[in-house]
Amino acid sequence: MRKTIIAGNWKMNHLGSDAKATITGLVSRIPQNVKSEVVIAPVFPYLPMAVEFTKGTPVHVAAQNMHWEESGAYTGEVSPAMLVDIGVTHVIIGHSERRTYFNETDETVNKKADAALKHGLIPIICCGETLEQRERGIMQSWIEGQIEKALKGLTAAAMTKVVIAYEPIWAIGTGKTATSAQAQEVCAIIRKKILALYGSVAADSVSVLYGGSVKGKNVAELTGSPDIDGGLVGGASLKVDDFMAIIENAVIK
Ligand SMILES: O=C[C@H](O)COP(=O)(O)O
Repeated sequence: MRKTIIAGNWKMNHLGSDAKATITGLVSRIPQNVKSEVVIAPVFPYLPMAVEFTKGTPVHVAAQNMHWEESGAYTGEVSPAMLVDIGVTHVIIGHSERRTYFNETDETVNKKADAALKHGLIPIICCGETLEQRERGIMQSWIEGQIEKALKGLTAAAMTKVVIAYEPIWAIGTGKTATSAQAQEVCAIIRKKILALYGSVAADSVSVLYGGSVKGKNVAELTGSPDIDGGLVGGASLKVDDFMAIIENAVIK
């Protein structure tokens, strides 16, 4: 059975005082029996604080990136073991901003996904096409290729822990949301690809999220679609009211 997941990717936002206020505000409002899995992804320096303030609450903490190696001479990087050590449970992998600005490739995404799973971290693996790719009619082959390369070599058992986030690049931070029909079409393509690669147990357990200008007012329509199991939320996860509206309006299937 698939979980509904609402994950807030804070990106490079919030200084410590704002981070603290947002986390404490969120945990004070979120009901203990909230039906969706709620995840927040602050920047690295505030992860320990997020773990501390969410302890005993339904809110999980994600990192926005990590390296695949255990330790070593990788200046500026953070390993999966380090994230586990401080109590982080999820990690966003291969966000389009990392692919665009930091040379993240399908191969590094695959290494990170594998390392995350081996350390018991839930990887939220991102994929998505540009507007140009969509207009050229290569969206489907592009997405299928990203999925196949990101998941290469993973076991079917590990696959049941994986979360995929479909984020059309043209809808990120632009206020331009994919229609629920467009988002549903691609999330179904992703699930079919997982079915073909890993079988029905994996396809039925992988949560596929949509990301790109998700708000309280459009989340119900998006998550009401059969293959959309939640949202990866950027801008609207920075304010407690906005994020709560998304959590409250998400459809639990
Ligand atoms: O990771 C989140 C996405 O990039 C979506 O960002 P956005 O909700 O600000 O469009």
